[in-house]
Amino acid sequence: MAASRRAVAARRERAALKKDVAMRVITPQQLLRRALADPTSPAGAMRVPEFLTAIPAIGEGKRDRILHDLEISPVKRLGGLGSRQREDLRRFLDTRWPETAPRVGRSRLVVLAGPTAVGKGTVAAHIKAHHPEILLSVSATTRAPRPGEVDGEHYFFVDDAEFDRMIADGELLEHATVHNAHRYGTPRKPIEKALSEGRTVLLEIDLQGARQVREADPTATLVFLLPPSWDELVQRLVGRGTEGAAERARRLRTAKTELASQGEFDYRVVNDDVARAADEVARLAH
Ligand SMILES: Nc1ncnc2c1ncn2[C@@H]1O[C@H](COP(=O)(O)OP(=O)(O)OP(=O)(O)O)[C@@H](O)[C@H]1O
Ligand SMILES: Nc1nc2c(ncn2[C@@H]2O[C@H](COP(=O)(O)O)[C@@H](O)[C@H]2O)c(=O)[nH]1
Repeated sequence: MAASRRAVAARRERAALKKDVAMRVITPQQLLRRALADPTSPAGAMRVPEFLTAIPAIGEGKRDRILHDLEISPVKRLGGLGSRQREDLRRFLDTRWPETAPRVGRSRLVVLAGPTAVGKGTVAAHIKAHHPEILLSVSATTRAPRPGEVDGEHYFFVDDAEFDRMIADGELLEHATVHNAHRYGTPRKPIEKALSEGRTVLLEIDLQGARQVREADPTATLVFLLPPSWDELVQRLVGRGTEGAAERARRLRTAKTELASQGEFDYRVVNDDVARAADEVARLAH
């Protein structure tokens, strides 16, 4: 009986440690150091696959590839790693997730998503202009610049090969093909730097990206921007005049399914007026 109570308590402690890594209260390297310093501790008793999936951005597929590449059995516990395996795991973490200071102060990672033409770009630009304390992330994309768009300011314009390289090197926090056309992704480094300095970061991305961010960082705040009505959304898309009739029809079909997903978000903001909606999003970010 006492033994089973101890086992339950140990499981709880391991779950708390995993949550600390996921919430960036401690770094994966700190957890590994604790495990190696005391193999009989809850950290030491954690199995390597459990440890890996606690790290934001590692899902089951990536976990299995890492175990295979590092030649570590899935039943191995952190405290039971051999010296070569420890070194390989340490080196791997330092290369892929350089140890950054844990998140400080009231910094937040905020995602703004919503259907096509609801005004995400317009609201994000208003926040950038009126709330300089919030960093608006600059995405990488494979689409060509539009007139007036500046590389490094509106987007990092890259070709397919460079986008593939960024994915392979783990440089993107999330990425997706949007509107069945071009690829877009959020560079990880500037975000981690800003968050570690206590700044809030705003990502203006699509629904697929928002879901990936939630998986990578469960503490992220997800905001869904809504149109005042369906007719107004159609009006905005038509009024913008940047898509032909076939593309507009396709985007509106996607918009219907996106609107049905609004319940996945932490907050919903109606974009009835740009300044009002932007201020509401900025308040949620503080
Ligand atoms: N509150 C608003 N009232 C009226 N028009 C608006 C409002 N917000 C944005 N718009 C207009 O709606 C159109 C679509 O806005 P925007 O391009 O910012 O949408 P988006 O959500 O970023 O679209 P996409 O996802 O397709 O890139 C633009 O013409 C913009 O000026
Ligand atoms: N998943 C991601 N989606 C992104 C990112 N950056 C922008 N976007 C979304 O793409 C569409 C189209 O943008 P446009 O500038 O070509 O009109 C828009 O809905 C954005 O929200 C990103 O890094 N990841």
